[in-house]
Amino acid sequence: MHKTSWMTSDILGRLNANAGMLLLRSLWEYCPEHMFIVRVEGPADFVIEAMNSTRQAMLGDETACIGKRIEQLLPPPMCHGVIANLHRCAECGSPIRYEEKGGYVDRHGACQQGHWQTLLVPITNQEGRVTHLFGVSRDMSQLPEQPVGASPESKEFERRVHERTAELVAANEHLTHLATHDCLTDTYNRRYLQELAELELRRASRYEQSLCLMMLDIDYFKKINDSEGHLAGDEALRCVAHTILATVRECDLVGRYGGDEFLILMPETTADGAREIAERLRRTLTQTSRFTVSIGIACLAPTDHFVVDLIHRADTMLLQAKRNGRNRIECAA
Ligand SMILES: Nc1nc2c(ncn2[C@@H]2O[C@H](COP(=O)(O)OP(=O)(O)OP(=O)(O)O)[C@@H](O)[C@H]2O)c(=O)[nH]1
Repeated sequence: MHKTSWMTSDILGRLNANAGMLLLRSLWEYCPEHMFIVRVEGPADFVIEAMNSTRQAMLGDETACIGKRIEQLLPPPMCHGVIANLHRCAECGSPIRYEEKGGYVDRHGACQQGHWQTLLVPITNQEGRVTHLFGVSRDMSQLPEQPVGASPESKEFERRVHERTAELVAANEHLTHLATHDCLTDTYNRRYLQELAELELRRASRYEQSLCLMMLDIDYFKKINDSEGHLAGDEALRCVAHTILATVRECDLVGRYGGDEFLILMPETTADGAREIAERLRRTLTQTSRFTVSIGIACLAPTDHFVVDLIHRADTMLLQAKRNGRNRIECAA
């Protein structure tokens, strides 16, 4: 059997007239918010036509309110602000929200200060003219008071939250660094460098910019390990990495590809520019350390779709540099 569901956005459309009236009546009578209907008499002329019991409890019963103009019910300047908003809603013909604060006279004739948040909804006749406005006001002064000054306990709690957040941010940054860098040389690790390089390749291809990749290998590195031990080998790797980072531009990407091989990706760099940087690097290492390096360079070609295409050519050039005697540079372009 088909069951009627209330879980629909068109609930009013599914109710018959009687059920609809009952729903509206329940809302009107039991809703704790202040509800009212005003009749639009003119651009700045609004007459109270109905008020729910919550509103009457504040301003006075029906006989004291119904049929009165806004300025007869609320003192200035409060009435001016309310009338301006009623006018705005009638003019634009769509719901508006506003907040109002000010003094009013309660049902016992005493002056009170109020603070409301109001939603106004226009009601139109068959010709589409706004004849009435329906309002729902929330009494903000009835909401629990916000603490003016935080208690010592909440201040301490807040301080600890800040402290803990800072610790977590620092731990997160440290983990990210570990996941993206080579722990020995502090250059990018192979996986992350390749990720970044793919983005650079796509950018360079799209904007038809030049891009070069350098692959560098320490000459006779195995001998250092074998004759002086692996710690000396590690030190050699750190020394070369440090020299690379000090020589290339900040926007160049430097990473350890494996063993004693490094990759340097140089955005917006032509073959001549890459050769110049490679030569500077080779010379600096020869002058400042006991290590020499061989370097292979590949430049972005229109047929390159992935970084491995560039890596492959740079690797071939590096092999050629080794074969041609080491401590030298070979470029594919
Ligand atoms: N100390 C150290 N050695 C490493 C590390 N990773 C790889 N190696 C060593 O690096 C050496 C790689 O040497 P190769 O590049 O094959 O040979 P090479 O002696 O540099 O010779 P050429 O490249 O032909 O000049 C091997 O001995 C590896 O064990 C590392 O993290 N630390």
